Amino acid sequence: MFKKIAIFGVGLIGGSFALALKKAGAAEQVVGAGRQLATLQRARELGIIDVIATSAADAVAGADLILIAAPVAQTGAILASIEPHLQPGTVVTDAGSTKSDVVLAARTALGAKIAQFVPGHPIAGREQNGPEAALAELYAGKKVVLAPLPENAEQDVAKVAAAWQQCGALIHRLSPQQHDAIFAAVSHLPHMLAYALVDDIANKPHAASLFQYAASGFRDFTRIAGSSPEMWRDISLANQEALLGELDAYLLQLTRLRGLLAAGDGQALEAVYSNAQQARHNWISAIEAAEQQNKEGGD
Ligand SMILES: O=C(O)C(=O)C[C@]1(C(=O)O)C=C[C@@H](O)C=C1
Repeated sequence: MFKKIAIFGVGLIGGSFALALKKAGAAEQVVGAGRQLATLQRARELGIIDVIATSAADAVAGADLILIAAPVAQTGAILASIEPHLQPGTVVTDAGSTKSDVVLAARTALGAKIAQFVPGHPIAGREQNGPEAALAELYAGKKVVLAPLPENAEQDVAKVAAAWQQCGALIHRLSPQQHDAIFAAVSHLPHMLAYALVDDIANKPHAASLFQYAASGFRDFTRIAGSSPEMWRDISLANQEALLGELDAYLLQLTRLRGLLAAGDGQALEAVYSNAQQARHNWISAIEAAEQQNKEGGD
């Protein structure tokens, strides 16, 4: 049971964390902090937070857990505002989609208090954002990756893990480098591709008629292009190196496919499609098996 949880950024991610902990009866008081008063007021109206912090000092005072759930480029500034008020016993974590840059920013901002920061990343989201999009169930059955630092005390890592477990999440551990390489491939590149495709279509002179006939295939492929541009700008730049690597590999693949198409090589095209279909099928089966196992474990 957490007495006071402070959340910096009460949008989809921070708001869902608050709602889940409240629903589980795991948080006595949730205090919200952030850039926009209107967002904080909305979050309070929606019952996401109990109190709006008037300053960083106010948010941090007596908190046993602090979550930073703002676009990753803001992490350093938020941690720097927290640092002077941070007392021993308070654990700080984050929900950023990149980890190497966050760890670097945290080391600069927190200095000797770095041991109190346990980096984290819930692998869940929706294309909507803001407090209205927050859901108590967002993290149920989803993974949360923790990327603990050598300085972290195991009990502090356990505290962060326990909070996410109260939200129904499953805890995994990766190093920041492993994390960023993996999510460049399976999250950051797909977002860039979805934005690129929709932007490309939108810029065509006959965009209106294209959108008129776009159906479920287009909708599925581009769902994530509805996500927050500010958040994805920050993620793209924060994971620039790994994302460039994945983008280059993908461009090679597209060039290869282009060659096959231009040559009319149906057999080779089909081989690529079949390989992808099989891999996707195996992936979905593995997810479903894991979900079933979690369900049985929870029954
Ligand atoms: O489902 C979505 O809309 C998401 O954006 C979720 C998603 C993802 O790429 O899977 C996006 C960013 C988060 O860091 C984790 C998960």
